[in-house]
Amino acid sequence: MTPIDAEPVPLADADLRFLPDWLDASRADRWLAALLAETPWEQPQVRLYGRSFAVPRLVAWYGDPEARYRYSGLSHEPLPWTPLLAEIRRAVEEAVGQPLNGVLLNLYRDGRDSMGWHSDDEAELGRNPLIASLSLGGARRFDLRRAGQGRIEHSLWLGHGSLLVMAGATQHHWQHQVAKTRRPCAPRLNLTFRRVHI
Ligand SMILES: O=C(O)CCC(=O)C(=O)O
Ligand SMILES: [Fe+2]
Repeated sequence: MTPIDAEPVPLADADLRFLPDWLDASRADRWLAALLAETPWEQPQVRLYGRSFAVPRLVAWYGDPEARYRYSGLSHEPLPWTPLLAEIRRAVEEAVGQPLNGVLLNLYRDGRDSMGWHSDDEAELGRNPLIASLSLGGARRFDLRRAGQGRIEHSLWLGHGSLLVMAGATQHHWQHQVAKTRRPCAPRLNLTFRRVHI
């Protein structure tokens, strides 16, 4: 089953499709172990109110040479695709039926690592970006709220081997986060495949 056929998440003004068991466990285990071993993680600093903070997670950006991308207020040159990331990209492209030229890897080492509220609405992603998010490792809760509103309207548990596809107008109307948690949780590696317009 491709995400196009997957059960849509019932949220107005959004196009979200979720496949909790996209990958079989053995492939998910293999990909997680290999990515943990091979990724040159960085922890970028962001400036906020004149002070510098380390983002609360580790990141790496891979892509085609022209796929420069801004995150955490910084512009990043992509690392070249590794054989494994090229294999994962092919599988994700086949599932979503679209070419994708970059991937942001986020490593949440434990429940203290997080990603604050945001929309993936950078200009270089185009008007209605498709973002395919593959999760490996410990499950974390992914929350959605209307842009600028306080109330969480929907949450999904993004577990090992799951694929969440955000498309259409989702990023115009909705923000998402991965909140910190006190619950013990295993390291989680999330890959968001994107198409950077050049
Ligand atoms: O870790 C996640 O599930 C979310 C990642 C995310 O929102 C992003 O990379 O833009
Ligand atoms: Fe995001």
